[in-house]
Amino acid sequence: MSVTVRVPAKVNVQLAVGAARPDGYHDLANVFLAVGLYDEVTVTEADALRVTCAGPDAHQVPLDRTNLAARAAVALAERHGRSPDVHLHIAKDIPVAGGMAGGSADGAGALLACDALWGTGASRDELLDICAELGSDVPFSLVGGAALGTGRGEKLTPLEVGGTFHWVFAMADGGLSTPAVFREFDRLGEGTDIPEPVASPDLLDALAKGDPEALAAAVSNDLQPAALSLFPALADTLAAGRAAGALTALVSGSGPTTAFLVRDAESAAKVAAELRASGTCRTVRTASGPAPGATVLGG
Ligand SMILES: C[C@](O)(CO)[C@H](O)COP(=O)(O)OP(=O)(O)OC[C@H]1O[C@@H](n2ccc(N)nc2=O)[C@H](O)[C@@H]1O
Ligand SMILES: Nc1ncnc2c1ncn2[C@@H]1O[C@H](COP(=O)(O)OP(=O)(O)OP(=O)(O)O)[C@@H](O)[C@H]1O
Repeated sequence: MSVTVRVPAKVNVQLAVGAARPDGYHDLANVFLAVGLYDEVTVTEADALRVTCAGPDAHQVPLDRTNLAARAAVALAERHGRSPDVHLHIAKDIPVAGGMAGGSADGAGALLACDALWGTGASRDELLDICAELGSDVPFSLVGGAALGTGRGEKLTPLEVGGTFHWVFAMADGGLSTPAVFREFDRLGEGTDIPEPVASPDLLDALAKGDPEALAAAVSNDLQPAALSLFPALADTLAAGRAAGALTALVSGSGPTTAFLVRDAESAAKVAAELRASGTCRTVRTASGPAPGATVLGG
């Protein structure tokens, strides 16, 4: 028997970052939008816990127990006093270390798939608790749609979205480590007063109305200067997307994937083609959101 779960990537339409907390994390006002780029996690009973991965970035994915999918299976098994022995296969389409929560998607996907395979019957709240233990982005991967994440990003409030937003994503050559980007944020902010992170009312309004121009005017990412400082070539990609007609261009989360909001699907195709031709990135993808969260496809 096997169960497959499909899980979306995310883009942060607002990422407001507060000062470093004593535990090393940062309080956030993190407005997540799930987009239609997906990983699929298939879980099958096996004699030992095993992870395999396929896809263009598969060689960058750890196959040991540090993989977030394996950690999710172990966490659920421990809580329910059972063996975590399963084969987890990840069909990976979300870029690795790209700031699109690919590892988090696999953690949420494995959790939901194991719950279904084992008949654990865990409540939504229990699944969300385990997700929060696995990582700050993991609860949102389970829930999908659009949500405001507070605390370190794990406390979610669902948000209303009044339409479909079209995006182009440019994947960079190389990755950025999330902790390294937060450290650079701290370094750049040394000696300055960092305000409490708050969600922008204009941004929430633009999401609720489904208005891409208003959303473009309101997006922001406090990690962008840090990502650009560690990966200066991203400025060329952002400029190429703007020149191609994107409504706005920003670094996705901790980067180095860059995200371009466009008016419609036709504009997405044009901006994608120009970004590909610009030679400023490794690959280009189009996707729209909101997309549904982790979903069981079948057994
Ligand atoms: C940049 C974002 O992707 C935006 O959605 C997230 O904030 C990162 O979420 P994530 O990858 O799930 O991160 P976690 O696995 O929880 O944390 C990895 C590391 O990122 C830093 N981190 C993460 C979240 C947060 N609110 N403050 C932080 O400082 C910490 O150094 C932490 O050790
Ligand atoms: N299932 C997984 N898929 C990809 N990377 C994983 C996975 N499990 C653990 N990792 C590790 O996590 C690191 C970050 O990968 P990931 O693709 O999640 O980054 P990200 O998309 O930038 O994350 P985020 O947007 O949540 O900060 C990888 O370099 C890898 O070592």
